[in-house]
Amino acid sequence: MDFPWSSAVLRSIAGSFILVRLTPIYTFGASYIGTFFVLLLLQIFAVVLWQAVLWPRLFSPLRHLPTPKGGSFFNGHFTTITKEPSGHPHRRWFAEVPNKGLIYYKTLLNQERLLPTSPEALRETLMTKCYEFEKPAMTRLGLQKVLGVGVLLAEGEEHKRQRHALNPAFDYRHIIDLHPTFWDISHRLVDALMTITTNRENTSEKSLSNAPVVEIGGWASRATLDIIGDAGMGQDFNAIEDPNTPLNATYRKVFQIPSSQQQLLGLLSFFLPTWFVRSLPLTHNANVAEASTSIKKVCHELIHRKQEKLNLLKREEEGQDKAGGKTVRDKDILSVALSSGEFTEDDLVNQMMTFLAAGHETTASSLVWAFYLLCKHREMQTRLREEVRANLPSISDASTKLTATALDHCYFLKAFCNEVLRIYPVVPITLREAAHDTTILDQFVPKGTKIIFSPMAINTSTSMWGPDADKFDPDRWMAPGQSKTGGANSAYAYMTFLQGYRACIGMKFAMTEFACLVAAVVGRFEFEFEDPEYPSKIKIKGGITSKPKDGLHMRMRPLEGW
Ligand code: HEM
Repeated sequence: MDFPWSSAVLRSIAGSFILVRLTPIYTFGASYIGTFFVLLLLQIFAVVLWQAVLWPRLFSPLRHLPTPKGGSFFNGHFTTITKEPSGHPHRRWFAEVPNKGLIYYKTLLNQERLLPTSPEALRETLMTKCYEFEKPAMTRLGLQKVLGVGVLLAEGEEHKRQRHALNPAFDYRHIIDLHPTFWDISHRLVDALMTITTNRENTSEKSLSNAPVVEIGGWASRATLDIIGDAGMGQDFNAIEDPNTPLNATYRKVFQIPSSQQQLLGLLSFFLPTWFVRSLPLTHNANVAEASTSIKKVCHELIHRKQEKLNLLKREEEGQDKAGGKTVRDKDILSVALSSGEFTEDDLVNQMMTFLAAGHETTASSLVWAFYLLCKHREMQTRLREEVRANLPSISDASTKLTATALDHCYFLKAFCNEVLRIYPVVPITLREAAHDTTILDQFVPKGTKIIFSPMAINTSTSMWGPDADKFDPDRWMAPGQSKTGGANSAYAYMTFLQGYRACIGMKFAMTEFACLVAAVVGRFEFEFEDPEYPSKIKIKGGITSKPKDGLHMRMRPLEGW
């Protein structure tokens, strides 16, 4: 709710001063403070009445748009949204609410939301008018302490500048160079899993039902942190080998399941200025502040070390130019960004914070869903394993490097990864706000209207994917001519990484590391749910990324022969 706090406070101060001086009998006991609070409360009441009742029911130009059934008088569909996992109600509404590209719904105190559903509405909001729909100030302020004010939170011309300077680091030609790094870390993950799944006699269990149980989510998170450390910043964070490295512990703390305090702060942000909510002396705010300081410190150190190394290389190159030799430059993202000369040190710290946070939990949560689906569809483990073993260097042979060509030959692996990311997009919804009065599909949209993009709903929309949209079926990517589209009828049907000018810059990076980690684990192990009934009991965690609430516990057994 956009309450004009500063003007309301000023009005109350001025009002109480004038009333107490001129007409004390009409004031609250002739007290400045009492009158101030009465005036403030009256204004709050007037704004709530206008925003929660009069505007949405009688005046909003959006009120005639198709809307889901149900909803309460004051809080619209708020209860449905908070009761179900993120993105799930939107998925249902896509199917149930007949619409021409826009669905309208209301949330706490009838705040309005617009949900684009058709490729045309998505193209307009994500491409043609991309910069007219910004990340809300509330989101930006809430995230910037942990994510930094990098490309993810920048807007308008500043976003264009940053994106342009960073693009080369994420170009596929550059990602090709990173394949060996992704594979090295996949090796390390497999080695670590081998030590906990092999017994003291150094032999593995003969049967899977007696094999050790592993919570794979923690391992996935450590592996992706090491990948972003190495491929992103040229730094080994050593998280696979040591779960208690400061950075790993910091991210565990801030990305843990939202605590009740965190949920309360989220709720308060609807009514109170975000800066105020974030300054309240609460444990969660203290944790975030502490995390922010320690992540910044790590990033500054990394940049200094990298800068020194680059200066040294430069001097070597100058010497070798004369001698006719060649130096080898680091291939990580930080080196590319530093060499571009486009960023100050503080800018770079912000970008590094963004990559660490945006590129770490997202891929880790996606991996959890991959293993979840492989436990559910055990036959796919065999099919993947055969392909991986036939095409990729053996995981027991640490000296052979993985090439992009070898990975490209794993057609089923690619299809499987695309399909996991389609069915379980780990960012199930994301939010924008109209920066000024505008239109979507000729519908007038007032300034401040919140737009919800729901990858979860779009990725399984029957109008874009056909009647079996909900089915997990990697083969849809194997049919002739469908390897890039999965058979969907629009480029906007696959929203896991969003689309348009604000689509995920790390998409190719993520898909390659994801494929490497899945290939290495499925190539070496067979696995199943610890609890065979798990799919019917699963609870999904809320927060920015979605994954199983209590982690994914699976029995794992190493398989010989690769
Ligand atoms: C499976 C893994 C990943 C998924 C599902 C994912 C998803 C997304 C989504 C949905 C967005 C758009 C968010 C929004 O604007 O509301 C995004 C943006 C972004 N992602 Fe990813 N991401 C993944 C991995 C990565 C990796 C590995 C990196 C970096 C190495 C990364 C860096 C970024 C950045 C910098 C942005 C902001 C782009 C911009 O606004 O221009 N992501 N990601």
